[in-house]
Amino acid sequence: HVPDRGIEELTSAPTKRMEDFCPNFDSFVSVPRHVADSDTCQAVMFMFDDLSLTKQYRIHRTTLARFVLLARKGYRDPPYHNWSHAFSVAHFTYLCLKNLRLENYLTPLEYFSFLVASLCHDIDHRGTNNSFENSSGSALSGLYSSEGSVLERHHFSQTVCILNREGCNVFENLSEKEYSAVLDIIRDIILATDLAHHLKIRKDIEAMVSQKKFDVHNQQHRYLLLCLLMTASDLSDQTKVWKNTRQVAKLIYQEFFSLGDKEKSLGKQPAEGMDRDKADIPQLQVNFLNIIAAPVYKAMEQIWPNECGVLCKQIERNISNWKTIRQKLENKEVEKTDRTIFEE
Ligand SMILES: Cc1nc2ccc(C(=O)NCC(C)C)cc2n2c(-c3cc(OC(C)(C)C)ccc3Cl)nnc12
Ligand SMILES: [Mg+2]
Ligand SMILES: [Zn+2]
Repeated sequence: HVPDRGIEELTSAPTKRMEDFCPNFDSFVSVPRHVADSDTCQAVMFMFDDLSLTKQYRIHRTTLARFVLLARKGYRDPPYHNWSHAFSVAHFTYLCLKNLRLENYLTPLEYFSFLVASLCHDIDHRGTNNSFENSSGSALSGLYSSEGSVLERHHFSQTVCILNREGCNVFENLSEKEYSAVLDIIRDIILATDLAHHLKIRKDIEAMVSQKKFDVHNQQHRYLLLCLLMTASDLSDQTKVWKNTRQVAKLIYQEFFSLGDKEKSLGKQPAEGMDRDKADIPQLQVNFLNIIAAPVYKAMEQIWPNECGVLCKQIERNISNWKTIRQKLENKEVEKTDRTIFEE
């Protein structure tokens, strides 16, 4: 049951201007985590309107409001994989759609599906990961372990459930054929958020962007581009000002270490990055940003050098900030405490 008060507020509230949500709302320098939590659902509706999706697909206001409220309701409250993450990911997707002229690279249905998939890509996340779901023999692994990407298949299945709810289907005015195409695109995009999948295809992505031969008529190229952009959205906190990046890392390690504690209580040895007694956070972050995150935005920069340079520069600044903290810890200049790493 969607809270009626929510729909009333969302559909009757005077639409706020862009700047009311946060400064430079439609620019890559903006920080979506600065948007007030009570404004996020309205901000999502603003994004659909601003991209002309509401008009183009004749989405009723109440349908869009119900869909956004149900998506929000679908998220639990672990430290990181919660609604704030979903909103910031959807916001970066909006920035790409708007600033990278993606209507010239994607089909209209891919363009529309990308924003919907971004909003729903982690629905009902439990603050675990696929290896924990599989090793603990969870209900989700029972359902999906034979295909892999257990959590991501669940996020997709939850998304379909929302779309099937009465009065919540933002795709209701599409033909049968278009609707089935949209579900396939959303499934591919959400499955692309499995780190294991990204590691499998990133060579193909780098090959495509380095030979400057992106061919908009090539379905595989558009698929690889959607995977790259979805990963970029999922990691976009790392392209923002240092305070945001550092605060997000704090949330991620709260979630990782709780999972590690859970694995220990089950008599299992967690991975080093999940073990609060072993993890060297600055080192882990330098590695993750260098090996996984920075290459994603460098690939984007090859296609959009003018627009994405700012993303690569900010990631480099954040990497160097982690190196400075690592150096201080090595020199024993400071104590290895959360204060040192996350506060000062
Ligand atoms: C700041 C930041 N540090 C991270 C440090 C480690 C890891 C991790 O999973 N390490 C275990 C591996 C290496 C065996 C993830 C991190 N991470 C993510 C993230 C990305 C994901 O997948 C895509 C989006 C496809 C890359 C999926 C889940 C998450 Cl939480 N987002 N931000 C971060
Ligand atoms: Mg995920
Ligand atoms: Zn995510």
